[in-house]
Amino acid sequence: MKGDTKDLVSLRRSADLVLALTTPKGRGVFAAQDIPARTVIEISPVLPLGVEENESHVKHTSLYHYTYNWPLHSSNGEKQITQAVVLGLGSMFNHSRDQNVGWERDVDHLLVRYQTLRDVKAGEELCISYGDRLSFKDVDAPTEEPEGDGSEVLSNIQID
Ligand SMILES: C[S@@+](CC[C@H](N)C(=O)[O-])C[C@H]1O[C@@H](n2cnc3c(N)ncnc32)[C@H](O)[C@@H]1O
Repeated sequence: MKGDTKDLVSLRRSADLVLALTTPKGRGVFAAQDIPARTVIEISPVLPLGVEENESHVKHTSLYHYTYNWPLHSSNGEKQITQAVVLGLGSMFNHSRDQNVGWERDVDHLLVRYQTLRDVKAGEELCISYGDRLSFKDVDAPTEEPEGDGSEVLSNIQID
């Protein structure tokens, strides 16, 4: 390829990934083969949004569920936090508190790199952590146990 190589970024996508279309979390990325720890499985380009564009528009759409916090330098050099839409497979990783994939922003190249944190077995879902403040009910979260001996719950069951 012609051109100055400093303008080229090597991309990576593991061939050992499949997209499952119907899981309790919606679509999700799964391992088709065993994948060793510390494998870069995906590099996704991102589209950073303007702060105003995000606040007034994207925040009110379903696209907002596919964005990551992203640092932005405004024209006066001030650092702001906005959102970036992650293009490619990066947008398909679901959340788990027991994540097996880590990710890092490459702000200079407008990319996110995803890497396995441990050995992953074929058939396992590949998940990242979205942090503690989720905007949806985590299907992995343990259901809350009723307090007491449960008799107050049983007394609410209606029998015809
Ligand atoms: C970045 S998208 C991931 C791909 C998404 N599953 C899809 O089908 O397009 C984030 C959305 O996936 C779903 N999701 C991700 N992790 C989840 C989890 N642990 N429990 C329930 N839903 C989850 C939520 O609807 C969330 O807003």
